[in-house]
Amino acid sequence: MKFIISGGGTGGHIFPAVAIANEIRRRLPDAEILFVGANGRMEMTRVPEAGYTIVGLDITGLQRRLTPQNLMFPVRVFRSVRKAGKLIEQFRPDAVVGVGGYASAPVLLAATSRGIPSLIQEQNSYAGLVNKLLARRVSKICVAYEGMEKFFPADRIVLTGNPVRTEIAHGSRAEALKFFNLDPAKKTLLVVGGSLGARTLNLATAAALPRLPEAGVQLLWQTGKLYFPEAQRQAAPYATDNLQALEFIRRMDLAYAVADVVISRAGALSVSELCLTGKASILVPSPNVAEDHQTKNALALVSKGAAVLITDEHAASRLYDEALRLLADPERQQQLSQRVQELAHPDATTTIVDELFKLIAK
Ligand SMILES: CC(=O)N[C@H]1[C@@H](OP(=O)(O)OP(=O)(O)OC[C@H]2O[C@@H](n3ccc(=O)[nH]c3=O)[C@H](O)[C@@H]2O)O[C@H](CO)[C@@H](O)[C@@H]1O
Repeated sequence: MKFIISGGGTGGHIFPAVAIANEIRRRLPDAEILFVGANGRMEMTRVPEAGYTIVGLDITGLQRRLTPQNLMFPVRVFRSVRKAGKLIEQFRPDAVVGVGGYASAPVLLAATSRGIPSLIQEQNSYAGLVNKLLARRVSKICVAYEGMEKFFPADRIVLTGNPVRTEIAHGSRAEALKFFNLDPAKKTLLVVGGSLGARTLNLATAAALPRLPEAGVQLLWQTGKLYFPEAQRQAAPYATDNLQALEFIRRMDLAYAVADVVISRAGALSVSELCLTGKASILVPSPNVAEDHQTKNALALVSKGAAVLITDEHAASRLYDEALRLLADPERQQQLSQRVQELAHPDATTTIVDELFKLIAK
């Protein structure tokens, strides 16, 4: 069997795609799986790291301002659709999966116009542009939130939850302590700003560094690429206190395993992973995303007493007071942990792959 999985741009699209690929491979070890992404984007390195081959298309988004890049946009779209068509004719997939992001558009267009079964996985409660445009052409749409009929034809929607890589919930604390060189006697705070890092979290964390050692707290601080050099300088004086700045965390399974409390943006996959790992968390939704969808992602937990919410605006003044309070309160951590686990969809990936295989069987 052969599958093409397309899309990417950020971790929130890439890692669900990897989770789906891993499940296909678990069931069919001989299956051929080809990823198609956008040249220059994160998938071009993260997908090979996960053990899969990826081909890049020269596709970008449309800029909101008038730029010379926009003039090239129709040409790029035309070339990408042509390249995607050629790939499909050479590779001859039995089914195609789109996870959102620019590269999934030409691939799904090319696949559906050739009658190849296709499935979309939408991570958010607010549908992405590519997925909205292609919804009428594909055979199945797997979603993580109720009420998605607003965006997609109701007869094609299946509520599955988001596919999370299985290893994420099985990290070992002992291995994590060694891997990150941490002190088993201290409490550990993990800060993750989504796959690209988050400026607000970085600024608040930098300001709070002097408060952590005296509270007996060690830190794994994922900063993203842009802020990393500055964060490294800021964290350097605290190296012996185990306050570490990290550009990107490859072993999120270990980071979650060792964390007592997580401060996180509320991207769809981060939220799904917090549910699955049962972590006590403080969510700071990004205000810079379509329709404020991260706040909706966060509220799905916060309204059930399963996470704490701090708005981006209040992060500078309140985030670390709240984090230190929570780190000092194991009972409250336990309560949040229990509640958040109830919101997990542990079968999401297997249900999505069941749906994919049903399409092929048809
Ligand atoms: C700014 C932006 O557009 N954010 C969107 C993006 O978020 P973003 O790309 O940040 O994605 P998510 O928060 O959904 O998921 C992040 C993923 O990256 C992984 N990870 C993260 C950091 C790290 O150092 N190592 C690592 O492996 C996490 O384990 C997780 O699997 O896609 C999400 C899913 O469509 C959306 O909900 C977000 O609103």
